[in-house]
Amino acid sequence: MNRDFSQVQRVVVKVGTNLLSTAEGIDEHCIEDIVSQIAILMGKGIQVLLVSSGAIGMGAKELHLKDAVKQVAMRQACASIGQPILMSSYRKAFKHHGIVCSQILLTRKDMNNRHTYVNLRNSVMTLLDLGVVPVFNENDVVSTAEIGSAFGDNDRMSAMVASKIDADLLIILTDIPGVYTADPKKDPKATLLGEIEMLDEQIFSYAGGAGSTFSTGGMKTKLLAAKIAAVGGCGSIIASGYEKNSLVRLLEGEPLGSYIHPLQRISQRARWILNNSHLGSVTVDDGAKKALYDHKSLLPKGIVKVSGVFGQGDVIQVCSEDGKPFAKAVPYYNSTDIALLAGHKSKDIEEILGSGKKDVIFRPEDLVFLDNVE
Ligand SMILES: Nc1ncnc2c1ncn2[C@@H]1O[C@H](COP(=O)(O)OP(=O)(O)O)[C@@H](O)[C@H]1O
Ligand SMILES: N[C@@H](CCC(=O)OP(=O)(O)O)C(=O)O
Repeated sequence: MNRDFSQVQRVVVKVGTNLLSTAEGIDEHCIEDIVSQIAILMGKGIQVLLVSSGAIGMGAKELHLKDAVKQVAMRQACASIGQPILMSSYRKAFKHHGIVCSQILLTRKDMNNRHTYVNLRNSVMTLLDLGVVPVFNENDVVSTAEIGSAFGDNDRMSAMVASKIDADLLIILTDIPGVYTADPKKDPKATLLGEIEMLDEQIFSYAGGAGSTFSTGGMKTKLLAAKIAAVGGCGSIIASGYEKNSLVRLLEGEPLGSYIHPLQRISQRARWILNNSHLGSVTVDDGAKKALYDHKSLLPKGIVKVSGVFGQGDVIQVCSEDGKPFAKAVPYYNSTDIALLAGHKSKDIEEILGSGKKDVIFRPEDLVFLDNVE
């Protein structure tokens, strides 16, 4: 199949630790190579947002650590040491091409919260208008998977950036030519998948873990990232950054790596609901579930259970009676109020909670079904 990226105007490029590393640790020559390719793309009028890993690897190199850094506090210390070194390498490399770069450190919370997300979007758009390349990394010093505030890996973070900033293409550069039918480092018979139309369970079953000392996630998180991007109407390419001029050649449509096709773009609000972590759930009966699929609002009568603690406007999961989640939604009520309303008729809401309240728990536009996107 021909790949036509001639209309692409905004690209998110993610580079992993593996790609930036040699046996001695993070290597400045790899950074210079990526940056010179980005400069070529920008010369063609393409806006580039860079998501770069490598802070932990850089920090480990500075401390002369040779083994994987597993302890959370130590990873954070390495990230804190390594991030400014990483950025100074990027600054030097971009300056050589007359390009200004900036640093954006993100946590999952920044993306989840509507206000910080709007601020982020405004800042990024201003930077892009100025011709600056924003360089993103997870803010490892304050967010860890252990406290639930982290993306956990830059693969998914890059996809969320691509989705929220309406990028046309996400390119994940790694140390391997693309997605194989198994990890080729373990299975020499594995074959490369050049085009992936739909990320189904079979494709996910091929993906294994990370391939080196300081990297995170492996192929699984890259496929999860491609899925997030696809829902945002953004195609993804997972390819080797070792291939000479890979970025430039990919955008010229050369069939390198694995191209994961986008789905039809859904609205920003629907994407925000979908990509946001849920803080609780409501379980609804079969009648309410059918009504939701018939594009009706959720009434309190159909709710059989409320779990978790959430506020009005937070994202929650909607589960059927067998406990399986089938949608995500943003309710008008917090968990305490929904627990009080559960099983009651809408006309009782005023009596239970007082006047001036909404007569439904949420409306169809506050809900996204998971069927086609998970
Ligand atoms: N099905 C697969 N196809 C390709 N690579 C895979 C697969 N399963 C696991 N991997 C591993 O994923 C690694 C890339 O992910 P990772 O180590 O996290 O790199 P990065 O630092 O670029 O994010 C590859 O080096 C490979 O060992
Ligand atoms: N934020 C971490 C990288 C986390 C990560 O996703 O690593 P990788 O799998 O190498 O892209 C760092 O800068 O070291």
